[in-house]
Amino acid sequence: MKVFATRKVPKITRELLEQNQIELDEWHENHSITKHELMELIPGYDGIFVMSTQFDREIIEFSSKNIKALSLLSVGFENVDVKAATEFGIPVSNTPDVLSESTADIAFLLMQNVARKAFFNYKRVLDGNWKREFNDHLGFDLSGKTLGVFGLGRIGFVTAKRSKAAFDMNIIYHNRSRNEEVENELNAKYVSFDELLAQSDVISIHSALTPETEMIFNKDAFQKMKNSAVIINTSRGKVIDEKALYEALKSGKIWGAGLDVTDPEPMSADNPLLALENVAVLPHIGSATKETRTAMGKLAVENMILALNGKRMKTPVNPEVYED
Ligand SMILES: NC(=O)C1=CN([C@@H]2O[C@H](COP(=O)(O)OP(=O)(O)OC[C@H]3O[C@@H](n4cnc5c(N)ncnc54)[C@H](OP(=O)(O)O)[C@@H]3O)[C@@H](O)[C@H]2O)C=CC1
Ligand SMILES: O=CC(=O)O
Repeated sequence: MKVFATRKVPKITRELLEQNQIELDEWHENHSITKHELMELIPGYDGIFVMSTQFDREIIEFSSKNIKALSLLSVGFENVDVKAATEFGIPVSNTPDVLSESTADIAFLLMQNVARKAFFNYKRVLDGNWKREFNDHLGFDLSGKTLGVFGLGRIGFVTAKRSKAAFDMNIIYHNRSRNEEVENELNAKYVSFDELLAQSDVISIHSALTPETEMIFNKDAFQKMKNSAVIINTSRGKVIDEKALYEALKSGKIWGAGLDVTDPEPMSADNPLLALENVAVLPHIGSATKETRTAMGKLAVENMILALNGKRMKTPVNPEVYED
């Protein structure tokens, strides 16, 4: 058996493949693999570790001749046409749960960072611009404020839990459906999207990117938010209309933004958002800890080995592929 990874995999993945006598090739080039390059390589492999690479219907159909599994090293799977994979009988898996704590940490870090303008103030130190000012560049306290979670699932829950424990924040959330267990545990209140916009001091976005959520945070949404509000995004860049976000921040319609994800990625260094005082941007590092990347690599390889042996994956995103 031979598998291919569209980027370098964690050490544990390599080790477990070796123990199972499965050969691995990794994409080593400096540029992300193109569709053409991928299609040239696919015929030589039995399975693929997918790391943010796009797998559209055409690639999936082409892969179906020999590929027995697409094992993603991410929880988000909007880059894969899962419907087509199911249609062509390819099991697809992701890495849920193991990255929830690390990703929530980044949401929490950005929240504090923006509230206290930490990046901006650090830059003042680097620039030799450290002045003793009493009334300038002031942040705000998170304690007792209202956190609005858009997409209270695995990561949203951990973010809300941290915010409640650390800052006694009042939790409101908006999902497509209510989750009463979570409501009881966090004393959280389910609200409509418009109520979430109007009532939140901080909005933390944790939904998946879907046709419904794409650009849902647009000019209209920013108009409905408090002027003092902060928006944090650790889900996917495309959930926010970045031009509208810039306008909303620049005009004072909203107060600040913390982004771990942007559209496109990487964000260009001359993006005007980076020049704003109340914006903190990170290069998509939600799950980037040694422990979490190892756990993701382990789960991904377990899924791959199961699929190559004709068994059900641990965390399939298209379990219907196993139905007769
Ligand atoms: N920055 C990073 O490095 C990382 C980013 N991510 C991103 O985080 C996302 C969330 O991961 P995870 O928490 O595990 O996923 P979950 O599926 O557990 O949570 C997503 C939540 O979003 C809600 N949701 C989905 N669609 C909508 C909608 N249209 N309106 C409102 N709520 C919606 C779902 O609830 P319901 O079905 O009831 O609507 C669900 O509760 C991933 O999809 C990925 O994009 C993940 C890991 C790392
Ligand atoms: O963005 C990361 C993921 O796991 O999804």
